Amino acid sequence: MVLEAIRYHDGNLQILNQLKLPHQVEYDEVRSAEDGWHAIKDMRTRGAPAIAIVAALSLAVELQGNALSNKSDEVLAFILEKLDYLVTSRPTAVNLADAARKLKKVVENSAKRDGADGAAVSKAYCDAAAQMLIDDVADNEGIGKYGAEWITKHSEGQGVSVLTHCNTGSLATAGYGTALGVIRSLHTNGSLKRAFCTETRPYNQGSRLTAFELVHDMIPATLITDSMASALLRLKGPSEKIAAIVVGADRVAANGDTANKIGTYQLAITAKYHGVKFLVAAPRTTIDLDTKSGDDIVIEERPGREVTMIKGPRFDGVDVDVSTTEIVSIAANGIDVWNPAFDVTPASLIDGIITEIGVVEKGGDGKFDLTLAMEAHNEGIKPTTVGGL
Ligand SMILES: CSC[C@@H](O)[C@@H](O)C(=O)COP(=O)(O)O
Repeated sequence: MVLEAIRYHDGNLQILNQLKLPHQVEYDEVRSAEDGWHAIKDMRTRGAPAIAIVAALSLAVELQGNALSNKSDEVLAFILEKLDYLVTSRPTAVNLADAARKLKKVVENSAKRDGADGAAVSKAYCDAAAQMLIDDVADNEGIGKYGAEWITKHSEGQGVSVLTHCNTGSLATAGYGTALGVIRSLHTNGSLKRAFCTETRPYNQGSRLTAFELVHDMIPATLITDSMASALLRLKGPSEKIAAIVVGADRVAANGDTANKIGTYQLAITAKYHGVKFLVAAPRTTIDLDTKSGDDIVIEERPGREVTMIKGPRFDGVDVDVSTTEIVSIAANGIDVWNPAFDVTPASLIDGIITEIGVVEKGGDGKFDLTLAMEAHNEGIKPTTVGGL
């Protein structure tokens, strides 16, 4: 069985409810933009690319399931308003804003065509939204290929072990994954000794989701708590010696500063200290040239209860009872909590940004130049026609 976070067929959208993983595999139907907004806000679906695609498709199913005006300008106004609403669901990942901007352009162009009616504008929207699901998988396969090649080239000996953070796999994307796509590609090539994943407090995307994907795909893998990363980087055993830390991204600013899951920054610092390569894997939909540096990125803050409480099925010391769900307090009542969902890793700590057209490295001035990658992106050039940067 292939893990699918998003199922979209014939105007029907189902999302894998990631709040129930790893213990229950349950799909929720999304029937409208409002359903999509709540699924994203509640984190039943999450991960920068998946958020964008679910938002786009949630409006597509609403358009297909309801009677629409036959006037193109009315359907256009409806779509533009819903896209603005969807973008408010989560602020840090840029993929959603990028998708909304592109979809707006599609429907604006469609409405301008001679004889365009409401149905034509709606169809243009739905076709473009469905294409995003397809393109994301192709992009991720490109990221996997280039990332695996880069890591292999920069490592000694046969086979590598890598550490990753949060969840960037099939569950966070349309399929295959970004950083986890690189791990998948290394594994497929026979070049992976072992993947290590952090549990990724406070929301445990690592222990609940990445570990689930790694076990599901039978990739040799070990779970660590976030606080074990530096100790791991000191190990030099044949499987434990870490060749690279590979993470995903929610927004890469023009200078390469990268917002990603909270805890990424401290991993980059420890990588630099230990002389371990630190790589960001992201499709170009995550690169935002309009954001000049990490200082301009809005960091989402989430409820304190995500830090003070933990949810899961009852464990009696031997078995997990998946029919139960308990919420357990793990902090002193009354304590104040700070819960930023993301942090910003400065470009100076990043060795390469793995995109679907190749790995962007720093130039002689020690800075990333992401404009070349983005020029090709804006011209709509497909990964297969560009090759490595
Ligand atoms: C390919 S997913 C990249 C990032 O979105 C991922 O690393 C991450 O930070 C996800 O955060 P989440 O809060 O689970 O949506």
